[in-house]
Amino acid sequence: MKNIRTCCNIKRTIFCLDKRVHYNPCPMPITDSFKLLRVEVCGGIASGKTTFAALLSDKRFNPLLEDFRSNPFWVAFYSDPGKYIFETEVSFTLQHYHQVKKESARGKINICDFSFLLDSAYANVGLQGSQLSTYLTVYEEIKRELSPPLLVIHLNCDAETELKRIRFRGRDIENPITLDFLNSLNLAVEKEVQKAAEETRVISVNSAQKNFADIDDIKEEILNLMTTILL
Ligand SMILES: Nc1ncnc2c1ncn2[C@@H]1O[C@H](COP(=O)(O)OP(=O)(O)OP(=O)(O)O)[C@@H](O)[C@H]1O
Repeated sequence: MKNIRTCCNIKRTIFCLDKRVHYNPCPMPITDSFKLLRVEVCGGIASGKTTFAALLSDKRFNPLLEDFRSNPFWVAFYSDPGKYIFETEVSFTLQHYHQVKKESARGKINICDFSFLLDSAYANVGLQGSQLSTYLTVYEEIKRELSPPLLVIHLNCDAETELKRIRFRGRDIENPITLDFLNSLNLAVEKEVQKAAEETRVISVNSAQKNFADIDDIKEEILNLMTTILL
């Protein structure tokens, strides 16, 4: 109850946390996990994941930021998503899996600016038939090996705002991204987050109204929230 109130305070004062604030007890006690501890920041393209994860750097939290440019298929994917989606989705998912295993700091909670839920959402939007089932076999194997995240932070941002941010940041590769694609991906993310909420704690944050990069005291508020929930 105390934690729920903490979320609500944050909602009023700083964050505009969505009305849909989920707070589920974690089925796995944190101290039981010998595995690498992680929080996944999840949301559509340009919803603010990297900025958010990077804010949370202190002696307890270690931002784990993806290097999407090193994915060998990222550029080809946006030139013709239908043609290159299978290798793109399998490789992004494996890249994230590898990064969690290789770069997580022990003794800290790792804050990932990527999420297996988002990977699965991309796959569900773009793959079908045997390619989708092959992808899901890999995905399930990864989920079996890695413990669920301690917490999922879902950044909710509408597609129009995402598209404006994508145009503003001006990565040429992302020029073909359409409003339709962003809407489909957001819907798929929403579904994944709802499923995940059955086994993992989820906080939903409206990231359309606030630009995390502009808020000086947001870091303190978030760190307090995370401390209350996780430590
Ligand atoms: N599974 C994936 N399939 C295809 N593209 C992906 C995948 N994961 C990441 N990307 C691409 O990599 C780039 C970075 O994506 P990501 O959503 O992680 O961060 P971002 O776009 O910088 O947004 P944010 O502002 O939320 O940090 C985007 O072009 C995105 O579409």
